[in-house]
Amino acid sequence: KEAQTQTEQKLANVVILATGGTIAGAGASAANSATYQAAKVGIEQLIAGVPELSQLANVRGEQVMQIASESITNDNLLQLGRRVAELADSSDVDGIVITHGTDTLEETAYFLNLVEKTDKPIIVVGSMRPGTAMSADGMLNLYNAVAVASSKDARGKGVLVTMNDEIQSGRDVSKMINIKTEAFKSAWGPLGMVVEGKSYWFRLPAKRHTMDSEFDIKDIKSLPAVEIAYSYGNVSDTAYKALAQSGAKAIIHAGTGNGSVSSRVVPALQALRKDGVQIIRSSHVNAGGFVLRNAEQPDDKNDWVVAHDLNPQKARILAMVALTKTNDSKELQRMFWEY
Ligand SMILES: NC(=O)CC[C@H](N)C(=O)O
Repeated sequence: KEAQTQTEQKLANVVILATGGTIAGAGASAANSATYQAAKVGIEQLIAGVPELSQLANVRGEQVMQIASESITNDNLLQLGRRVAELADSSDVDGIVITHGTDTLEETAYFLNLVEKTDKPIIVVGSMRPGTAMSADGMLNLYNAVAVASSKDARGKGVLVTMNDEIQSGRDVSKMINIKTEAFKSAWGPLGMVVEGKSYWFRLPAKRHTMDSEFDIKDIKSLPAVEIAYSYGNVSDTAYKALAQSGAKAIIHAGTGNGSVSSRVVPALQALRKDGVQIIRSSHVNAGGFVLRNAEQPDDKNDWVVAHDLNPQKARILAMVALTKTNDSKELQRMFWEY
């Protein structure tokens, strides 16, 4: 009994914040890998489903919300971010895991990466199949998340994502396909692997995050409206104008190729910028964009910002956080290079 108490003392304390998603999903039959309801199973049942967690850490769970992540709001992000910060500040918490739907997991992970002032591991995890399906991936993904959250090696590496045995940077990772368990990729590769509860690291994030970030969830009262307009051949300026009219402080141009802008919408974007709306050029190319300043479009002349390698949905997250500090386009551009 004494030996058992000693092991318990040595184990890290990990809190799992549950938000819903497929990892908490349930289907009618084991053959339903794609047709099921997300956000059905509570955190206590998820933890009970992986008894091996208790060998990795002293784990406790909290149900923060129970939603499918396509419906996550800015208020949900702030609520989650504040709870993460409270836990990170508490001396009896060593690591935090967030279970999340995969549709917007990359947005939440990047948001937390920008605003949490801690070097304690924060791991965001989901699954592609519900726990009721054959070859469900949630159990192992959660086991891996707790393994990384309880390891000292994971400290100071920013917010991480454990899916498909890989440890990805929450900044870089994106959902690339919605039907395979090998769904989450980064254009720049994973940071490491987690195998049988042990982490193996290969590289470090180069962009500013967490402790080194100038943003702090504790200073953010609300997030400004930032919207995304999708571009394609024959695009019209209707959506851009409507988004601005509805109060968007910045519009992310989900552009083609190098964030290129159709000549059909250039005049509207120039006019919107003159009216005070920030225009941020991103790209919707499939394997990850890389938008270069003053290439394809004269950004200096137009006073536009480029999103660097951030996809439109991640560019939206950084723009919202950045606009809580500044509305200066040069400062915004600096932030897009640094984060
Ligand atoms: N695989 C998933 O988690 C997708 C389920 C749901 N659309 C969500 O994001 O919550």
